[in-house]
Amino acid sequence: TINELVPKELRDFLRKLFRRFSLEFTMVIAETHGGSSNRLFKAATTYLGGHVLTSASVSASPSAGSSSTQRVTVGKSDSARNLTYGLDKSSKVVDFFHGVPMTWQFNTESNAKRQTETRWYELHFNKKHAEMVKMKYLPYVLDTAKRLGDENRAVKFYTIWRDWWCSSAVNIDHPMTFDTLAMDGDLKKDILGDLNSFIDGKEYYKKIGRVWKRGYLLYGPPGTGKSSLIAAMANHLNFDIYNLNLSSIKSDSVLEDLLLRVSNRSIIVVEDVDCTIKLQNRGAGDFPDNFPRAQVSLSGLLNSIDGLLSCCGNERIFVFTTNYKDRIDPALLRAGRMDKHICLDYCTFSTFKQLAATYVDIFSHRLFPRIEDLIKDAKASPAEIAGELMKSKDHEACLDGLIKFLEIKVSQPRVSMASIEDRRPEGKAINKREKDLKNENTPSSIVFLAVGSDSVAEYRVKEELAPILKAVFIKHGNIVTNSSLQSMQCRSSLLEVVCGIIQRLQQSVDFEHLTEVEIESMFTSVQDLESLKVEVGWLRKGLDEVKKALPLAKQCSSLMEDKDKNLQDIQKMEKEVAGCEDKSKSLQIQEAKARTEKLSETITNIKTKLKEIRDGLL
Ligand SMILES: Nc1ncnc2c1ncn2[C@@H]1O[C@H](COP(=O)(O)OP(=O)(O)OP(=O)(O)O)[C@@H](O)[C@H]1O
Repeated sequence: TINELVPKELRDFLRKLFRRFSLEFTMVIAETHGGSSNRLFKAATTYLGGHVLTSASVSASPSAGSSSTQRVTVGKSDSARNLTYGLDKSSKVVDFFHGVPMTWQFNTESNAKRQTETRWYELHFNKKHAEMVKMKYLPYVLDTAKRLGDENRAVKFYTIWRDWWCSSAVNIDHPMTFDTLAMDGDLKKDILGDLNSFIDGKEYYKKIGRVWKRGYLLYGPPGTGKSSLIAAMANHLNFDIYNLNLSSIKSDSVLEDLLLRVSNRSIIVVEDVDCTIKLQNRGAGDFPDNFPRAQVSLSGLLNSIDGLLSCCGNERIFVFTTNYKDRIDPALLRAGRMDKHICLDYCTFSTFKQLAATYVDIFSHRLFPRIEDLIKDAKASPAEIAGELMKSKDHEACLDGLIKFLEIKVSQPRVSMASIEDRRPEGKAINKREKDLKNENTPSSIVFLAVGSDSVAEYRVKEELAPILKAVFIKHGNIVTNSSLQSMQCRSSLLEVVCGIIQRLQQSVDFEHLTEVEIESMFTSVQDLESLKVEVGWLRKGLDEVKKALPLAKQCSSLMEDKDKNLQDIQKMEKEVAGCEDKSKSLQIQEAKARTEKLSETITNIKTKLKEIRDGLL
């Protein structure tokens, strides 16, 4: 070979000479640079793996292309969504940037003694392009690598544990995307457009001097897709989700600490913001006393969204969800905090068609016109419709079942409490609409509770308990709104327990047949309800009073016996004195009558007291 023919000294001389006159320039990009890890090395790995070595991405970028790859490595790490590729040792790839060839070579050198491996890339190109490589190509490599890395990052879900983000965040594999999310087409386009312009808005936010963040408020009845939309957003943007459960945060400073530790490119979610906590500086009287009280203040929360603290992160999205928009403090809703308010509503025919296409692959059907007719008035959530569509694999049976379901929903008589505030501040007078409601006959076993003009919850209780439930809602609001049980069925059962206790108390007019044992078992039920976060503080208070009143109730029934006995005695004595003058007997009769009158008075007082206690319950 040439090596055998040409001496080494001559070979080295020729190599040096060749280099001096060569037009090739080489940049060495080592794994470490200046004593710390080299971002460009990492970017080159991602760029080459994701951009150059996959033909799909090569064709996606007309200005860049590749050829002559020799060996590539391939694998999948836990933190990545897809396979990742890399150049194998000593392999080369030529990347064409605006038609200019850039040759990358990956090198490694092992040090057996130290058991280390040094890794570096060599980037070869023509000297005349050095300026272009510096100014354009390397920034392009960095940007592309960032985009690819972001796209391929597995989305993680963080929750709070002991004032800290749980270190073992789970990868979210939520299948919900904007393709599978059923919603009005224009709204979907609008949301996607908003998200995309947010993501592309780095320069814009810098230019206008605002922190690169956005706030969304998602509101609407249960099951209309608020959580699903968050999952679709996270999947679309490849952002991690941080679930900020305000009720588990002990103070404003813990909140600050948590937010400082949220990574960039994340969605910070506060679900059910209206009912997780009572923010301390809200107007008193909006909530009952037993409502969970947070240590986080409203100002603490507002500061974390748009105070100085908010500058400590970029590309962040805050999402607040609620079933009751009108319960949220207006300070939270203003633009800059919640930039976009998105209403997720009951299923329309258009939403139904999307669900039918996704769930049962049907795009049109002879039963569609009937469904279109019913769905307008049914007020069914997408979750309910989806539930019906999943009941059978037979399309026809699914649609038939859905029609029956919608017919029932439409035909159910509704008790609309449109004008009733869910929680009435103490002492607020009952308005006319509520009075009408109280007088309405409710033959049905269903009670609907609504806030504003939207029906937001639907509970089913036994027919005989429906009027009691109505009265409970009117006086105490929706007492299960914070319950740890989520389904309407379970919540309805809790409401039945509450109504059952009240019914029993109401049946016993003067509590005369109530025993202490029975009252104790009612207390146990109330305790269970409280542990499930049902707001029954008022019922506990009522039971306390009933318990205290039990001796009075007993006294009342023995006084009534005394009174009856007196009356009988009086009758007897009056018969005995009839027709003869017996002064002492007449005196006895007068005394007995006076005693009876006194007894009547005491009994009336006790009964009034007992009635007050009973009426105080509802
Ligand atoms: N718009 C929708 N498109 C597709 N599926 C939906 C939609 N809305 C709800 N669903 C289905 O119903 C289920 C429950 O919906 P989701 O939890 O998103 O509702 P939500 O509005 O967050 O309810 P809540 O207010 O009770 O938290 C979802 O897992 C999804 O399968």
